[in-house]
Amino acid sequence: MNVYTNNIVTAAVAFPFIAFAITVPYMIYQYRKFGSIPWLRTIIVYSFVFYLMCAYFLVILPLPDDRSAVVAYAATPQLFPFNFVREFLAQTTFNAGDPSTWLATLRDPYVYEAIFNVLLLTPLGMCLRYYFRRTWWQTLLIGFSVTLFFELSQLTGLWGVYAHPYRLFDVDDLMLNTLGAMVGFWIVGPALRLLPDIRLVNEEAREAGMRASATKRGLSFFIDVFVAQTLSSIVIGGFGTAGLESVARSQGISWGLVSMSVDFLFYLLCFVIVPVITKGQTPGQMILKLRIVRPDASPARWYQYLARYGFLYALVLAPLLALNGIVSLDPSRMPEMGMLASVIADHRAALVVCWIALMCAWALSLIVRAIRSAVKKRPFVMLNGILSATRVMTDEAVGVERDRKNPLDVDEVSALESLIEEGGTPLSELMERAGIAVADEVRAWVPDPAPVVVLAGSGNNGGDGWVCARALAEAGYKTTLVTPDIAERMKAEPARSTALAVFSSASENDLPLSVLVAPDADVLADALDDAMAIVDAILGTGFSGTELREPYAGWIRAANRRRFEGSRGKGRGFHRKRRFERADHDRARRSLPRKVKDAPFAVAVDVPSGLSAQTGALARPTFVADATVTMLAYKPGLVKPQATRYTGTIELARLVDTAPYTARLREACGDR
Ligand SMILES: NC(=O)C1=CN([C@@H]2O[C@H](COP(=O)(O)OP(=O)(O)OC[C@H]3O[C@@H](n4cnc5c(N)ncnc54)[C@H](OP(=O)(O)O)[C@@H]3O)[C@@H](O)[C@H]2O)[C@H](O)CC1
Ligand SMILES: [K+]
Repeated sequence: MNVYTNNIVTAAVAFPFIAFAITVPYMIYQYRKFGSIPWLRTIIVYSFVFYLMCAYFLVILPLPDDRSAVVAYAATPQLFPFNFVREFLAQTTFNAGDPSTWLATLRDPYVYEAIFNVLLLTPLGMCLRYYFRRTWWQTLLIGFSVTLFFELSQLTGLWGVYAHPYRLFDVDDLMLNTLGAMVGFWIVGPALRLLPDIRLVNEEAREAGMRASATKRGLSFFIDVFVAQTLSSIVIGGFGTAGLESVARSQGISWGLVSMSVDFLFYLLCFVIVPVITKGQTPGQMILKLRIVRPDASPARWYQYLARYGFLYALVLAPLLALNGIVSLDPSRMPEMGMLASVIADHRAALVVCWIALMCAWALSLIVRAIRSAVKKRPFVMLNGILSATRVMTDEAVGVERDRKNPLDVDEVSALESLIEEGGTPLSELMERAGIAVADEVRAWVPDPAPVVVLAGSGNNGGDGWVCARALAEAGYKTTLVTPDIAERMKAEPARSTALAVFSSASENDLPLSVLVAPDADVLADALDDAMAIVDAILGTGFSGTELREPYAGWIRAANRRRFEGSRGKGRGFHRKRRFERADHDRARRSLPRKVKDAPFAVAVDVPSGLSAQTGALARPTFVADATVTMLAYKPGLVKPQATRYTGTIELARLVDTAPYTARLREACGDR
């Protein structure tokens, strides 16, 4: 065991740093993708890299000094399965009826090495199930491959670095390590209920990326001050070298005043002039993709930038200047200074106490506001932000806010589609892009091919669903498309032609796409039970009325049940019926119940079916989505307060550059 302990100590010193170095590119990738670093994922990836390094080194160390050394015990591979059991039985003093022999058994090398070999790959199995979401047979295969790699490293003398094997290739290790991976897989099963759902971490990171956190704002401010101060120091230094200091002094101009003016100009440049040019970004904010805007995300005016940073300057600097004035008042010059100075001089101690009390109150109010904003998950607004009526938002949040503020009515969207078609982009092409945008959203949530159910209606919303199903099947996802009727009988165009094209492409290319035409409730529930994602392409902007007709109502209920009550699994019969009648999500209530842990990810196409895209009115039932990919523009119904619970996060898929068409449309309708 001593060798192992030494190895652990070596690894413990060097590996944390190496593992961190390997994790850094992953952190950069996460920041670029989400605008924030999901810490849970980073910690898991870091621990995983660290663990794999330790495990591999435990297997290949200790390295012999002599590269051509022949290590006798490792020369012949041990190919007899369960040899450790045979050896243990041959040597043991173990007696099940005598507890005094039990502890000694644990100290038997054949026993503790076997336990160690199982434990070695247990974390791998846990990680494969929890983080990489592998199935049991994939874990078995990966566990076995990793073990084989370990054993072959030993058999080949570290891939030829040593002339002879220096550690024993043992078939028992192969079995026990693989068993360890499976033990990890099994023990993580019950823990999955308690552990945070790793799939949601991405979404949290994306949400965090949308927020202009205090860290990002602080960092951007630090960069700006650094830039302004560096530039100003260079210029002042340059002036000094050019001999301007002595010139200024000879003219009776204070050099301190010159330096302060140069500082001021560079601060003005960074905090006001650059934002005016960049429409709201200081240099630091450009790097961190932040922007100064009005509270409603509309562009701020030049005087607001000036006010924002002027107030900040005053709020930070004025108290310091005041304190300096109080403390450094020169009593010898009192007669020239008048009333105020003598009052200050008489009450200097009291004024300093007042100053400290004021600063403490200010700091306290900052802390209280920071805690309140953290608890309420609202952005922290500084006093200078309130006074200048400006906020700092991420570029992405500004874009989303502006899109939300300018929704298009359903009939305007139809008019927009016609304009786009006249502009040369056929509707079938829009449908193609819409379907692919939805498939991309599914793939962002479920990155590895997994079973997906696409519920497709008979209108053009359904057409988007057909394209999405084809795109997912092309990417290897086992896709089941549910439709009320065969493609030939669809009425809407371009949905019908699109569905027919998808159908023939699927059979020509042998895609993993199966089509269920008007399935009965059990067949549909079976498909939903297996699904890792559900796409709602039932109804979009064409939905009208307050009730949903069958079969759509039944489909939506089944999908919501799967996500809020779980798969039917083993609970068939009475138990299943009782659970399925409860249908908690179907009742009108202010908040939805929690999803089950293995709930498939749900995406709505354009708008969740049952939610009126125009008014936001909710039909019963309404599809509950984790994300909605809405096409061309936000619709008014999506931004109504009651809609959020059903839409989840909203992604706008523009499909084309809509700006010129929207401008023409707004011209035609009269600006709103
Ligand atoms: N137009 C385009 O080229 C593009 C459209 N996109 C997508 O299309 C939808 C809008 O498609 P549309 O065909 O206009 O309408 P829907 O698919 O949303 O719905 C039409 C079907 O809905 C049925 N319906 C209406 N109300 C109910 C109800 N209460 N219960 C059940 N069924 C209902 C209706 O049936 P009818 O029997 O009344 O005819 C229709 O079958 C849009 O949302 C986009 O997703 C593309 O994105 C871009 C190209
Ligand atoms: K939909």
